[in-house]
Amino acid sequence: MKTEHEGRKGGSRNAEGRKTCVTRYVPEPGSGSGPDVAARLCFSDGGIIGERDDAILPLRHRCRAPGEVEAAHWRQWRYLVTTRRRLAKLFGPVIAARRRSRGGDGVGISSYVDSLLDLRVPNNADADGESPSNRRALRDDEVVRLVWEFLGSSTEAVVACVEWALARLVTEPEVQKKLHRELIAAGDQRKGQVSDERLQDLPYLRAVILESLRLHPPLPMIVCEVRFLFNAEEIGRDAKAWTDTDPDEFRPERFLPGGEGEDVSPVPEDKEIKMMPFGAGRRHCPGAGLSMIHVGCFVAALVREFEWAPPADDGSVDLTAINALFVKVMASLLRARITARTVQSQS
Ligand code: HEM
Repeated sequence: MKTEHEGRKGGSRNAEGRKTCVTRYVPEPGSGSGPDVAARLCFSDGGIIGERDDAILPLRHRCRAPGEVEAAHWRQWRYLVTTRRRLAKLFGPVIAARRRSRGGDGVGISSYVDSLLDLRVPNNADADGESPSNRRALRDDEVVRLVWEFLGSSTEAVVACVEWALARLVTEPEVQKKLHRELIAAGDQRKGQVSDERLQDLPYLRAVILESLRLHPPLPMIVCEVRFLFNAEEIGRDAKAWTDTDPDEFRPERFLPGGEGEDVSPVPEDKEIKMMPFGAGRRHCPGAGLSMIHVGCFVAALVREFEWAPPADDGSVDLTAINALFVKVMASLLRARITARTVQSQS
């Protein structure tokens, strides 16, 4: 078995000054045994802190104060393993019920779970995957993991995007006012709400979301081929591509007519790639359209109903980012002073 080091850049040290990292086991080709992905938490000088054979993911961890690092890793670890067990209990029966109830009539909506149940994968990496006899259905635990990944990464990304957008609106009151004015103008006169259909026609709301995705793509690293990593965050902030104003500035106007991002869409089209928060090409995120609507609904409702201001104590909003389980999130939860808007300001 050989090992791969993860998180070397973290440079975390424990109380004795020993560097720690998470190591991922990669089974030797043809060894035929051992876990698919297991992990060991160790010091970089080789001393082992502990190991698990049922790991799910190599941990991208948050480095804390020296000495707390191992405890933090193991808390995250326990959380991951416990979560996986709980999700297996939750999703397992639903997936099993779907497996049983699937008739051969082909009637009804085919769900994501159906496509996973229909999927056939090679029996093992060395087998000739083209031959049907070398292919197998996914096991229940594999289906559970994929459903979790699907639900987890997609909801986490949407939540992260909403939080970043709100954080930027807290720090940019003029942008918030402009957005509020647009929402009020578009609202239903009686109920004061903006319908889902109208939400898609609000250029400033779209610009605010795109600007937030440009500066804070929830999935900043996109793996296209095993050897290629695209840094969506750096692409979005590239001073050669964004020349109108400082690319680090939050300025939704760049996506309005006449702005340098006028033609930029959430998923790059044929033209120059100036940002790619949802990836690009064949494997781009299939949830991009849905996410733009989702994030738009949340941000619109929250800005329409509340005024967002910096916290009363020190008035600062910490825009530092960290890697969470699937996505990059705000390191500290957003702190803001929220005031319900009065009836006058709604009309
Ligand atoms: C703001 C929200 C979201 C962001 C920023 C985001 C971003 C991404 C990115 C960067 C990728 C990798 C694309 C690539 O490799 O080129 C991806 C893949 C994927 N996303 Fe999203 N996503 C979001 C929401 C969603 C939602 C809501 C769903 C499902 C309802 C979803 C389902 C998927 C799936 C299934 C893939 C894998 C596609 C493949 O491998 O072919 N995502 N997403």
